[in-house]
Amino acid sequence: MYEDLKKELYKAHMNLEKYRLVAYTSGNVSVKVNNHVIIKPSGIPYDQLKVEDMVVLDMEGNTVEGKLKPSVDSATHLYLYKNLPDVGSIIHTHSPYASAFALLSQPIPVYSTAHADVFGVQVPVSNYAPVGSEAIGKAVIEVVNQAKAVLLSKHGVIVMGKDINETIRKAIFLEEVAQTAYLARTIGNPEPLDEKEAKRLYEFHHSNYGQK
Ligand SMILES: O=C(CO)[C@@H](O)[C@H](O)COP(=O)(O)O
Repeated sequence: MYEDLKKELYKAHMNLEKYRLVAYTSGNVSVKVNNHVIIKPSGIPYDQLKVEDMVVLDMEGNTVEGKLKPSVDSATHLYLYKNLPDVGSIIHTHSPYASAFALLSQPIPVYSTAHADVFGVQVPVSNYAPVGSEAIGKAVIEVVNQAKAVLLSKHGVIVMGKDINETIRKAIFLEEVAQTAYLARTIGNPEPLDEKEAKRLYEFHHSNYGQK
């Protein structure tokens, strides 16, 4: 099933490694298609992962295709897809700079134009929730905003987008934005961008940036 999408999902996992957003087995990417979710198998190191290892689930979490156990975060991904119908792909990582903010339960304010371009508003933090059930998904829904990126208290990050490309891009830029916020705070006390300017930048970026 879904051979092309499985290849795309596999490449997304390779990109997480390439951009140093994950280590060894941490993190996962999923994509929603029809009434199915395709997700990484649990605990397989990235250098051993294969296209055919991707697991197809139904919306209740039953395996429809795949020999391996799906990600421990499957219930989180499924809960988010059920509650956010516009979301078509989800990434979870422990990318270091963004996770540093998550460990402190500190949101990332809109300090930079890059943050405003991609996210428009601050990246919020959800309450602590344990892995392995819908609890993380529920905590994310309580705080999710236009950024569709949430820091998971004491854990890592969840990034959501309409498809795999958008979601990978957001995961990479979230880490860059977190790194610059961290660095700015080590040498001073950055002020957030004016809210109206952040909104203007977000709208410009989403209607004009790139080959649009
Ligand atoms: O954060 C967690 C578990 O605490 C997960 O993201 C693991 O880091 C990866 O789990 P699998 O996707 O391999 O099951």
